[in-house]
Amino acid sequence: MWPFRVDPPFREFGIKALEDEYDFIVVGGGTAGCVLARRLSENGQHTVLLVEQGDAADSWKHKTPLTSNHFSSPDPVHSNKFESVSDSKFADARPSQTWSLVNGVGLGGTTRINGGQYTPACPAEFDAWAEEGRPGWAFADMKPYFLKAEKLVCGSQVTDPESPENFNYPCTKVANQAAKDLGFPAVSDLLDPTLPTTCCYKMKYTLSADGPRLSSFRAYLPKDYVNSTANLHICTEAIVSKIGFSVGKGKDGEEGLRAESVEIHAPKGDGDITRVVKARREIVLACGALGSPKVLLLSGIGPQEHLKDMGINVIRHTPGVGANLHDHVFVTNIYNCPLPDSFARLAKQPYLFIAELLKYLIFGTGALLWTIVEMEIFGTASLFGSDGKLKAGAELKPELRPDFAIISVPVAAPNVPGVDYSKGLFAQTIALMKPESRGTLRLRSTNPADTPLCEMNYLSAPADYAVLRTAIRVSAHLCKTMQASGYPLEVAAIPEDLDDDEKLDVFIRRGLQTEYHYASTCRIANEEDALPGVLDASLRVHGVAGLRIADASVLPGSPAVHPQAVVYAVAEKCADMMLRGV
Ligand SMILES: Cc1cc2nc3c(=O)[nH]c(=O)nc-3n(C[C@H](O)[C@H](O)[C@H](O)COP(=O)(O)OP(=O)(O)OC[C@H]3O[C@@H](n4cnc5c(N)ncnc54)[C@H](O)[C@@H]3O)c2cc1C
Repeated sequence: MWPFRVDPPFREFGIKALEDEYDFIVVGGGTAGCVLARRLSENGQHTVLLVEQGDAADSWKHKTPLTSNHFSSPDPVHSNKFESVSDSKFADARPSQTWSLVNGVGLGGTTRINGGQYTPACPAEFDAWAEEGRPGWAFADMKPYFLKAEKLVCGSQVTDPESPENFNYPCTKVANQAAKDLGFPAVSDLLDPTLPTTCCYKMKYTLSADGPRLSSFRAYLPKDYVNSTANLHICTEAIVSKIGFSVGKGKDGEEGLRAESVEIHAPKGDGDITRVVKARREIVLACGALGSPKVLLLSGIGPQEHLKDMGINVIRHTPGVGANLHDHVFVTNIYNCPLPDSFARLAKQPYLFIAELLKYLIFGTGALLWTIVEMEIFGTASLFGSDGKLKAGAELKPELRPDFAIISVPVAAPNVPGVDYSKGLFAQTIALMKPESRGTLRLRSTNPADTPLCEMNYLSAPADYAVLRTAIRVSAHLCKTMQASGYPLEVAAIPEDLDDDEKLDVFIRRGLQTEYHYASTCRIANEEDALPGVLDASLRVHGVAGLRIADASVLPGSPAVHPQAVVYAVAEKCADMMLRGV
């Protein structure tokens, strides 16, 4: 990849140049929004407007994996970072009881800045969604959408878990071997419903064959497509502040509510302008799990008590909007390893960094194109004993849904007591994949540009502690196995006593981090569900015609894998349903 290639200009529309009406309006040009804009426009039969709050920037910095990744180079223009509501139940363990929440801004949304790890799906999870009353969401229904998206966002990547050449960092290569030795079968296709879900996975990435990041923007809306598609208008640096509704008789003759327009506010560019644009057919929200419920609330759809408190006219009392907020969370066990084996060598040995930089500038290859995470194990806690080992006779069935995941990384967070930063670093991030705890999202103010109030309520369910305790023990056992194989791993910051649940719980509370995988704030479920839903199985907002949602907010629960692949598949399915009118 030649990093400084100059692409042709991208065809964008200022707010003044927009039509008064489009067939479809897509709100939010992130992960799901770019999929929807592409699929709804590509048959040329419908006019489509995509409105995105951020910009369309796509420089070498945004394409290069290392410089676009939030973890190695945070980008304040393309990420929205704000603090959650403080949670006093963590007061015994940490000085700050809030979490910094982050989501991407600009075309491509969070796929502009995310870790790029692509873990397609847990097939059994979708079968469960369908069995719980969501027709059309069984794995057999969803698989074609996963494959369609994967072709665009992962290119032709092949990951062979058995091939040691697939690892750039020796420490993760050893971890991969230790996982296999401990009975985690190496799985290269997470979409194969016959394979065990407690497994060891060599990561795929949202990168193109020659190295650059494939955000949803770069994969689905490349410039030549956008510039040659007259029926697609993309308006950036414009925020949708609310949806407009009409009340009248629908096609079925029933009196009801219909979403008919969006109010768009563009604070920059041609001046501070607000316009109302109508949708002839449908509006689809794709503003993310923290953005779509906010737009519904600002539009008067949500829990009526909250809307009244905010002085917003109640259009429809829908208690599920902003309820059920949850997230994958993790804690980290840190070790020291030999410096040459870890990513830290680039920081500690400047001549190496300069060599890698030159390699990148001259040939477009090298470490700046590598992603940091190389392998992950997934597991179901009930299969493991208190020693972190698989129980004798444990059956690794494909029907089981993993509730924890452990990622091996050749880096560690800074300033952790006990860690020797002059040496190489190796860490295991130990994540809760099926949390039972639920939080809420509410409006902070009626200003559409304001961030929402998010009460994360992490670890309010005791079951979440139990899974994390088991996963920490599995991680420690894995690292002991690496040591036993002769690998010089030194303990740096792990729990003092793995057998003491109370001490483990303090370790968990102290080190708990968000994985930024927010979900379910507008879930697909009945309104009467114990965790009340917002959408029917066609992703239509209950009680409102002409309005769907397709993004991470719709997920009935956190997926057992990283979410972006699932969001892509949801968006593919939504576009398909919209085009078929179902
Ligand atoms: C730092 C980080 C790392 C991550 N790493 C991974 C990973 O490695 N693998 C993985 O699978 N997942 C990862 N995730 C999670 C994953 O990227 C997200 O779950 C997914 O991309 C969310 O997609 P979305 O379509 O729901 O929302 P987004 O992609 O966030 O899109 C929402 C878009 O809507 C726009 N918007 C919001 N409100 C409005 C409005 N009112 N008007 C107009 N536009 C609006 C926003 O600007 C944004 O562009 C990571 C997340 C973060 C934050």
